Amino acid sequence: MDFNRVKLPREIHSGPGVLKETGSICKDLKLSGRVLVASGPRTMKIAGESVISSLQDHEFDVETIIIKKPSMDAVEEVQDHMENMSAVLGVGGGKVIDVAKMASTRSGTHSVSIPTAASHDGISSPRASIKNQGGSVSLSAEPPIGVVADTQIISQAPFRLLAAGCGDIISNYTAVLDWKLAHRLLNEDYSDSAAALSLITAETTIKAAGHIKEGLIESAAIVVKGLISSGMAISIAGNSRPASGAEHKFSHALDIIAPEPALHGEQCGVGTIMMMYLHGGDWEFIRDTLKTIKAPVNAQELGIEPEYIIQALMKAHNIRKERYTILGDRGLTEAAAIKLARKTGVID
Ligand SMILES: NC(=O)C1=CN([C@@H]2O[C@H](COP(=O)(O)OP(=O)(O)OC[C@H]3O[C@@H](n4cnc5c(N)ncnc54)[C@H](OP(=O)(O)O)[C@@H]3O)[C@@H](O)[C@H]2O)C=CC1
Ligand SMILES: O=C(CO)COP(=O)(O)O
Ligand SMILES: [Zn+2]
Repeated sequence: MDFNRVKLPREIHSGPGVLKETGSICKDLKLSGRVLVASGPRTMKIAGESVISSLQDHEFDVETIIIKKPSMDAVEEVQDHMENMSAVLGVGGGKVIDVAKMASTRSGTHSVSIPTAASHDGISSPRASIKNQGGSVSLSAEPPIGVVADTQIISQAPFRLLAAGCGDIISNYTAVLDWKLAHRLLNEDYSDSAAALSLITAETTIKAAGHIKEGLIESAAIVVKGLISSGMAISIAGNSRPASGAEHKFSHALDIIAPEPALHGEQCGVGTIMMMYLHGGDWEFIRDTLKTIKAPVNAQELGIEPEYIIQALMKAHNIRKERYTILGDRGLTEAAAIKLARKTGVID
């Protein structure tokens, strides 16, 4: 018999200034001795250094590593540093947190997630998106043992990152539609509770769209809550189905095709507009909500040439092939892709 297993973080701390409590939170989590702080080139200065001093104040022996790409090479490099470490703390955007999560999973230790931006829903989830030569893979991982989300730091991140987080949450609408479709057509496992949580998260964020403003701690808190709750839906499902459908396939395709891709959540938001059109749903509502949040709604605002949008639409069905979506097994023809992108105003 198959048993259900839901993996969640043990403690989630959020609020302005909570970063300074990292050392004490790690003690409460029963971590001790040597720990590795993994961060990005910018985020090490923005938050990593405060994390290090808080850990040192609590007698941790700290080593550091800079992560530039969410690749398997980076995961292995972190793993190489993990001997005798009790945990790796990922301080930064989604890239850093995914690498920390995967390296801790493979080395049998813990990770702590310390987001510096509310840009993605991998903050607390048991999944890691790791880039490889063909694009990226979605891997099962141990969830972080703890989450420390400092809404003061997150509110001071470039607003574009917060708007991207909203795009990643709004994509739950089409992700759940795709999941339901796969359940009906292919009898794929489906969880009502995971889908309900995913949709409530998207609805709550949309209702708050008018309050999501640059530089406000309250706005950062709304989005952080949504991203963590989306991550919980992923935990309940045991996979990213409640938060990743055809709109994510489109974003993953852009990451491969576009010379300079936009942010993950920005691309997913634009993907949601188009995939909602294909589902016959209210795509204009998705577009208008993204506009209210000041997230990109078209190719120009993404900074991506229309030709790459069309190519990504045509390639998307081939990504994460096991995940059946509205794009079907054959995907879109060029003519259909152009029509879709024009009809939804993504290209002129
Ligand atoms: N595991 C999962 O379930 C999920 C994983 N993801 C993955 O997460 C990644 C997307 O995350 P995202 O955060 O958008 O991208 P990145 O982690 O690439 O971060 C984007 C940029 O923002 C910078 N940054 C972060 N915080 C701040 C700050 N406070 N101030 C200034 N700059 C800052 C980073 O700096 P620096 O250069 O220092 O890194 C980086 O240059 C993708 O790889 C995606 O696949 C997305 C959703 C879910
Ligand atoms: O980005 C994700 C959820 O928001 C995870 O997506 P994937 O499982 O497609 O990598
Ligand atoms: Zn996502």
